[in-house]
Amino acid sequence: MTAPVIGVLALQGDVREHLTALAAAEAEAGPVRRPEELAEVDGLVIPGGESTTISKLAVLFGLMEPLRARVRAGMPVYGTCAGMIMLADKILDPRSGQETVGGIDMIVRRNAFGRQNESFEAAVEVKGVPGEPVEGVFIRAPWVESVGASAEVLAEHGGHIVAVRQGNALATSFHPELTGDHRVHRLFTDMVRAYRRGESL
Ligand SMILES: NC(=O)CC[C@H](N)C(=O)O
Repeated sequence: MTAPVIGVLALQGDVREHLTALAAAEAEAGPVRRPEELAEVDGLVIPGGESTTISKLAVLFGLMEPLRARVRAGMPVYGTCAGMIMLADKILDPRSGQETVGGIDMIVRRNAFGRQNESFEAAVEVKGVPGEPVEGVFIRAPWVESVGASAEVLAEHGGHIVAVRQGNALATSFHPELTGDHRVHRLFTDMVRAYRRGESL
């Protein structure tokens, strides 16, 4: 089977790092800025950056509704940090006008781990990622205050939820794309491969 085609939402944030990590995890990866590009991918990564900016640009570029529709239809999606916030059904402390795509029944708290200069790295055990713990890079990271019954907690750090999966939607507070360890991206590309197999049945 040919490699899955995975887009990276390229409105703002660390797009290039995700493209590199996805290529390393044997996906065909490209940026997504327009609804027509979104329509062509098997899965999508929403990168880290600034969730308020990504939200506003998604509305401006006419992507918010198409994003919601595809996530609702079951397209695999992976959000890191700001991307996690974009996948939350609810933000505890949104900026005015800040919207999310949603898809995961969870409430997130923005900047929960502190400011830029309080960024840190920590070993995080992630369910579904075999072997050593993942080196989690937390940069003005959100944490998950609570999840609903259909969301599965994949990782915690310091008593707070930092990785969640609900169906084909995956979210982490931290940034695996910055470490050179591609196991979380591999977990996601495997989700996309499974989705494609299901589609062709
Ligand atoms: N590294 C990040 O993605 C930071 C997220 C940022 N604090 C936000 O609210 O969007």
